Amino acid sequence: MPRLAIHQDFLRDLIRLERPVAQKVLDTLGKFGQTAHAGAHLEKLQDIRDPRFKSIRIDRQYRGIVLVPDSGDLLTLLHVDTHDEAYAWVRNRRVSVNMATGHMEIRDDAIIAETMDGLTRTPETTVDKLFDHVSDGELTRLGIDEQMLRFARMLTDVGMLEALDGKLPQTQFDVLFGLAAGMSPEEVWTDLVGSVDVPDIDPGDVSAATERTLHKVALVDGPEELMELFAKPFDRWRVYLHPVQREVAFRSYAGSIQVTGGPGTGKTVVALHRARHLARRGGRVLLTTFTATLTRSLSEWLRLLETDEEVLSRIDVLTVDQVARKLVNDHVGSFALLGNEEEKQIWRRIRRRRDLDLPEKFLQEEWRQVVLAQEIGTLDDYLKARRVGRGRRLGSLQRTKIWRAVTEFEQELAERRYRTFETICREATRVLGGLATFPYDHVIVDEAQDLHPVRWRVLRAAVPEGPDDLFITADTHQRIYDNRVSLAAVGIRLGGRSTTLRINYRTTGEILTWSCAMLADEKIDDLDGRRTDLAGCRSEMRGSEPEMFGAATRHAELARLVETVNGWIDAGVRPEEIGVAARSETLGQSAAEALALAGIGALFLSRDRDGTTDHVSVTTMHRMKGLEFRCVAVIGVSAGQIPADNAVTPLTEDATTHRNDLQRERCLLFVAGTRARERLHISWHGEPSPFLKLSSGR
Ligand SMILES: Nc1ncnc2c1ncn2[C@@H]1O[C@H](COP(=O)(O)OP(=O)(O)OP(=O)(O)O)[C@@H](O)[C@H]1O
Repeated sequence: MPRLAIHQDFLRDLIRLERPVAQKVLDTLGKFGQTAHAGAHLEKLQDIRDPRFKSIRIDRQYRGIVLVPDSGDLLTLLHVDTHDEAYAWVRNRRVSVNMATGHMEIRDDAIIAETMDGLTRTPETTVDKLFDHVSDGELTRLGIDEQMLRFARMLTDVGMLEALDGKLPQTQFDVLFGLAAGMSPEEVWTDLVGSVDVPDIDPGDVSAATERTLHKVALVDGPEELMELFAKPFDRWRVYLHPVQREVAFRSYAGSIQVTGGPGTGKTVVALHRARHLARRGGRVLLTTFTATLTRSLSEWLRLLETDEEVLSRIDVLTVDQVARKLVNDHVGSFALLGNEEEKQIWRRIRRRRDLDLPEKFLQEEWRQVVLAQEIGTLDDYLKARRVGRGRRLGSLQRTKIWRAVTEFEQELAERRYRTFETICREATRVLGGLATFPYDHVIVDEAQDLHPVRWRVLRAAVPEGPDDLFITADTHQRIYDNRVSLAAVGIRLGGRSTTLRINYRTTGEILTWSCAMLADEKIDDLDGRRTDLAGCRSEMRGSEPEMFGAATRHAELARLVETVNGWIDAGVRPEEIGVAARSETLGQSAAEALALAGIGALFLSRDRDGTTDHVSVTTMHRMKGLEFRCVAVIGVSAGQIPADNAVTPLTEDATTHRNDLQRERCLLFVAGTRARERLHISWHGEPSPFLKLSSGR
């Protein structure tokens, strides 16, 4: 009986098909998977370049394309489309084996030949070629074969390469794209190829190559597994992992490791696989992230990946605050949590009483970002403290006054048995220091870019320093709060252990390009203090350009939003696959009301409310972090709103903070845009945000 494998792209095709057609595909393949003579269902195709491709009939209109290697018993479903389209797809395609990775690759020979022909006929100019800086030997070592080498040598800009995305052998395309984006051959090797160990690659053995291509091809054991995969095409991350993702998730490390990568590159996916891997080995794992909403998604995803309750019982999925609160409750006793408003009032009173010439927001931030962040306990230490990123210079007299205010604030908290999230964490770290054993063997942190140093100290104290202690995934381009931390300063030593993921699996290339342009001129460091960029971050998917709409009034903008959302729903997108993001809660709530008035079920997601089925999710840009939707509308991208006037420190008051505030607002728009899988709608009323000039070329 032949074995069946499903190519990832086949699942992607399936998502696009109308439901009745998708159902027919499932029925056909169900029967196909059960039969001992699967070959009997396959039809030979005339006039195609590679006879190893066969077709399978879905109904009168639709056909599937199957790869049937000369040897071996593995059949791989590659593509599904209408008869003519499926035939057009397969006619000039050819399968081959990548000689560096041993993976199976597919290319469109005719388009490559045609493009090279065109380039040969273009008169030779003295323009530099795209890969002049890389030798033939290096390209070959990275798996570039003869045809692709000739092609690569003709290219003068990256656009010529991108124009053939989907038509070139995938890994070779990734390698060339990475090199064109400025990555070194070594970086390309580690970040895109992975440290493969394939001793003897037989270029003729497509069957063996297919079995190695686990990031693209999933082997299914039986009809049930096949149905399971088809039933949850968006959950294909459970099965398909890029070699680099696989390596990052399952390796052993001598100590803590940082995994960076742009949006949608699978950092969360890798964190989940890692959690399961370590728990299966018997370790006690804390899987933590920034907000409770995100921990709820992590728990759900984890249950898709692992069903063994015993393994699951070894993984705690909690926010750092939840861990800290429990520790303090259990070991110190109960306390009251100081609310935001109340905290402001205390600072306001202290400021007035002490006649301080500084805004209360400044005092609040000074306490959080300097005193708590650096664990400063005495005036002396505060006088000597470095105030990186705080901009405004303070003389000794001013520092002394601030210190008195801080001491008074902390005294008031202590007298009234009040705690803030930060002081709970500070206390929890002390508790952990006094325990006889560590609560966890491994800590995995997702969305680590926004954690405050006090939270990092809890994590550091929760796990013994040593092999596989902390596994940290972060994208500092998505930092949307003011917490800039250096891991070394909180006792986490990476010792150079850092990997970057480059392939985006969520967002179309068009949306990714638009969003990345938002941060093109920003200088951003990773958690280890090293400059990081989005070079080489690319998507395998293509779609339409983000839609931009400027309205005269807020009313007209919301009317257009209703129209857009209705259009998406009419096109078959389910309401829960749609997200709407606004900079302010007020605008978000108005949008939810406008949608509801138009008869569209919409929910405003707040701190305590997550999305539900049958509703469009409307929320703030901050709460969009970590979520994803097929279609996203980002509204109110107007001057004065993004950047939000009240969130940016005036340049005259403090130049550094001003710059940081602007960068954070850009990151916020970047985060909101990159939540979209297929469609992105950006709108504003009145003057557009100054940030839009760059990305839309306006
Ligand atoms: N190897 C893979 N194959 C298929 N889909 C994948 C793969 N890796 C990730 N994905 C999908 O890509 C999307 C983004 O993954 P994930 O949320 O892990 O990325 P991320 O890097 O954490 O994103 P962000 O930083 O933007 O929150 C998810 O829908 C996930 O299912």
